[in-house]
Amino acid sequence: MTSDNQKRVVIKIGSSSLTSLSGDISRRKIERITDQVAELKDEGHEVVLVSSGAVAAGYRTLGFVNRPDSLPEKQAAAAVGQGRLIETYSELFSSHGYAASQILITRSDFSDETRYNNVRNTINVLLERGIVPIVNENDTVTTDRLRFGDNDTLSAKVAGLVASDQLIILSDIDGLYDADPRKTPSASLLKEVSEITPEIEEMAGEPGSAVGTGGMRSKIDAFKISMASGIPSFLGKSGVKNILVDAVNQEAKGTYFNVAQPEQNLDHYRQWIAFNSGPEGEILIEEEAKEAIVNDKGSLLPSQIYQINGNFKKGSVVRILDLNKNKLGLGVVNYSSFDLESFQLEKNAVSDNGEAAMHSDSFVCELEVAIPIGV
Ligand SMILES: Nc1ncnc2c1ncn2[C@@H]1O[C@H](COP(=O)(O)OP(=O)(O)O)[C@@H](O)[C@H]1O
Ligand SMILES: N[C@@H](CCC(=O)OP(=O)(O)O)C(=O)O
Repeated sequence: MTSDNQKRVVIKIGSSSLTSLSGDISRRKIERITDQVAELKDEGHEVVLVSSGAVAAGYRTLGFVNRPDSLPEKQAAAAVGQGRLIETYSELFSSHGYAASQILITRSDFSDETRYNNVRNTINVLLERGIVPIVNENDTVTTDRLRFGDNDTLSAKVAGLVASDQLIILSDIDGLYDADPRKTPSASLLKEVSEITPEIEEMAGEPGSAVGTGGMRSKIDAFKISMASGIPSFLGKSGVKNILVDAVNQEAKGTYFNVAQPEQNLDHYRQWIAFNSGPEGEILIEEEAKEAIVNDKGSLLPSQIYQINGNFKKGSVVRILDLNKNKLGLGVVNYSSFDLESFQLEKNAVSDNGEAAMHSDSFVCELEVAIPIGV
């Protein structure tokens, strides 16, 4: 898309915004969302929903009184609940003449660049055809180690993937407060944030409801990703009349996360490196090399490497660290860890003889993405 008046919007709905107080899926709450999404679509906007709620919609059927804690129990609950959730969305969207579709994603789908691009192509076709993509993590097949874990960061990654014009996260609270309002009732709402500073990060606490998972912390992580990707974002309270339509028009009550320096936005490739690739190794660099690599964006040479950790192939994404293990950034290597280790052996042998290092002109990698950005 899009014209000035018509936006591509990714909207994330948390479990607490889809379930009743007793924990059951609430058709009325979902209807409020589908009514507004239909209104946005009628106005020509493109909408991708990232919807939680699979575990919340399923656990009671399995006989649990509260949301289960163990991964297999949550996965079993999601297996029941995800179908129920999509069935409800489909019925409600079809009453407005729109079709819903289901996209279930795992972290490994996003760490593989080809599959990542495939998801984008699929969503683009669905949007072109007027269908509402409804994304959730594929809970039933994930393992603890390989999960997004929360749909907040997933929604920000999806927003970057589809080059969204706006990310809207709806929760059970009307924005970001300067302290956790449950602990500090006098906390005040921040209406605008243009940079996620360490002070902002400290404001965030744990989830507020029995069904939410990420809390404000994962929302802040999500906004770090969306802002670095150049996507203006909004956090507001679901259930408030017209919240989605008003948020798209910048008129809703909540917190607006603005993009301060659009020229520094990460392009698609660097977004993938920064937030999705999952680095496969580490390279510690010599102190003298830091300035040239970080500030002057120079290429890393074998002689500037102090240590290599992990097994990686040519073309892998690796973390570049200084000698104190501070993260400097991420790079895509031109050599495997095996090759680099053999360069290291040659370098040490050669320097014992006082001769010049071999492979002195072989470029190992450049710093593609500087830290700190979400890695
Ligand atoms: N600084 C803060 N500002 C606003 N809410 C906060 C803050 N710190 C913690 N929270 C809590 O985060 C909750 C929202 O996260 P969560 O329960 O995971 O919701 P969801 O299910 O919508 O993802 C709020 O209800 C609030 O209690
Ligand atoms: N994928 C899980 C949701 C995980 C999640 O982030 O939940 P929430 O904090 O309510 O947005 C589910 O559908 O139950």
